[in-house]
Order: sequence, then structure tokens, then C-alpha cells
Amino acid sequence: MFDLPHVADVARARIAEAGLSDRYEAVGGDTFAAVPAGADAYVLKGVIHDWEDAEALAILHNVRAAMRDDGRLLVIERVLPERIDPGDVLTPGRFIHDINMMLNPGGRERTEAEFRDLLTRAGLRLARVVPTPCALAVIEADPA
Ligand SMILES: C[S@@+](CC[C@H](N)C(=O)[O-])C[C@H]1O[C@@H](n2cnc3c(N)ncnc32)[C@H](O)[C@@H]1O
Repeated sequence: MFDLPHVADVARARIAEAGLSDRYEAVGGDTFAAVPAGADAYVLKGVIHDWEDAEALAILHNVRAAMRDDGRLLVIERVLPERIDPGDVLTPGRFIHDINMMLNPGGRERTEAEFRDLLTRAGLRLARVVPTPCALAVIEADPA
């Protein structure tokens, strides 16, 4: 996992306590500076929705710069529908999260078109959106 240095320190201690240090590494850093290079896949879960477009784009640019040409990026987030469907029981919750993101970290939830636009601007291609049984979807991207 990759997170701010003080978060990675806590994770490293928990990983050691669980006896998993030979299988799992915690790396501290700043996604706005750089992320570790050359991984098979990068997973950003609940990260992009913390930020407005300029910061989200900066993170995605850094991931693209670190990725191999055959690498994959998996963005795990709520995907807002283009239109509110009163018959969809998940829709109100998704929009409540959008307001929560705006008020708390200062970010936002996004539609598939908005994710595609951000990824494209970062030199990535949205390959597919895989729904899951919960409110989150997996947005798979590869280098453009
Ligand atoms: C909403 S949490 C998501 C955490 C985890 N992926 C999850 O889904 O539970 C956002 C994470 O981004 C980390 N973070 C915030 N700014 C960061 C930065 N500049 N560099 C690295 N990590 C950062 C926070 O410490 C936090 O753990």
C-alpha cells in the first residue's frame, strides 16, 4: 500500500503484527510528488473522489508517469448516473456521497463521462467500468 508517511508507518506496524511483512509492503510518500514506478497494477480506491479535478488530474498524471506501458490502473469509486432515476434505490445514496465529498474533503463523485475525461487528460484510456454488488464500481484504465 502507498499512503502518507505517517499512515504508512502505522500500516507497517499492523502488517508486522499480523506476520505479513514478507507478503505486504507499506510505502510512504506523497501522491502529488510521485508514486512507486513499474507496478503491474495501481489501485486508487476512494482517492480520486477526495479531490477536485485539478488535484485528481495531478494524481492521475503521476500514476501514468509511474506505469509501465502494459500496466493497469483500477479506480474504485461510486459512479454517478448521468440522470437521476427515481426507481434506482442506490441513486440517492450516491448523490448524498457527492455532497459529503464536497463538504468534507472538498472533492466530488463523478459520472463515467467525467472519469473518462479525467483519465484521457492524464494520458490514460478508460477500458471498462465493472459494477460490483455494492455501490462501488471498478473503473479499469490503461495507458492511451
Ligand atoms: C479516503 S482515504 C481512502 C483510503 C483507502 N484507499 C480506502 O479506501 O479505505 C484517502 C487516503 O489518501 C491518503 N492521502 C491523502 N493525501 C495523500 C497524499 N498527498 N499522498 C498519499 N496519500 C494521501 C490519506 O491518508 C487516506 O488514507
